[in-house]
Amino acid sequence: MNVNLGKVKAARRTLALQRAQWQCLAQSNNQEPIMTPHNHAKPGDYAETVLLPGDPLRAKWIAETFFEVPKLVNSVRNCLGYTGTWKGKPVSVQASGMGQPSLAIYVHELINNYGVKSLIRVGTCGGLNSNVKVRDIILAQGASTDSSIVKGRFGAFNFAPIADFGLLRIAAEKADAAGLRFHAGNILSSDIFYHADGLAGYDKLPDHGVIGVEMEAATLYTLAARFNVKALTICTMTDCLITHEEIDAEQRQTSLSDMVTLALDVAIAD
Ligand SMILES: O=P(O)(O)O[C@H]1O[C@H](CO)[C@@H](O)[C@H]1O
Ligand SMILES: O=c1cc[nH]c(=O)[nH]1
Repeated sequence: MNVNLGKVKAARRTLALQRAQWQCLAQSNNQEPIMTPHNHAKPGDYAETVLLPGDPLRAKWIAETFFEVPKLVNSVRNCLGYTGTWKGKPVSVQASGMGQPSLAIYVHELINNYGVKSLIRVGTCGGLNSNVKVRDIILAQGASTDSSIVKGRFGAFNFAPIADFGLLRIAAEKADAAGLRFHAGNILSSDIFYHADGLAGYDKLPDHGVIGVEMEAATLYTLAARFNVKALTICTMTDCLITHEEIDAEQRQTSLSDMVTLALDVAIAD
């Protein structure tokens, strides 16, 4: 395909200018600045550390169950975001939606529009290793991917999206101290939920130590690296692609307390 890069760059510049004008206009009309098309939170509404579940109802459940005095800060598209405190320290939760394109929007804006410095995904994942049991926690040390968001950025290179070592270390220590069953390792962030070939669709990855599959971590890690902030993905394994054991949708929303408590403790320890 013949792509005119000059035109693409000019279009991007125009879009950026339009956005800046739009925000100035809102401010000169004495309106609260509208921050982005996806997030109507005001500057300062988010804490420096944000938990990122894919599911908006999990965000609501986390805020209402764990936060002291939760405040709804975003409900655009029902992709809910809340800020509150955990053990007296400020923390936020923002749903990322499913998949890397959706997460990329929320993460880009949280970092660049709201000054967020640390992002901890709290997700569910499929199991690709028989040692990982349903309800076990996976700390995603690295995230392999088939996503063009990551692959398309590095030309001839294969970039390795990795977790922030400090967050990872704190999470491992706290999971250990709490006696949780957990595994630290490489996961797959796939753009495809329904692989036509089932387990075979993951090809050689399980044989190379990839222990779980979800749909967001690799882009989270790549954006965190690009913008020099911290990121970690913690997942609960909810369905094993080898044994086909699984927990149901209701449990996916609400029976993830161990993972959320761990993520919140990491958030305030950092
Ligand atoms: O439970 P969440 O955090 O949404 O994560 C997993 O669940 C969704 C697929 O069912 C994808 O978003 C995948 O990454
Ligand atoms: O992305 C996901 C999430 C949970 N289970 C899967 O098999 N894939």
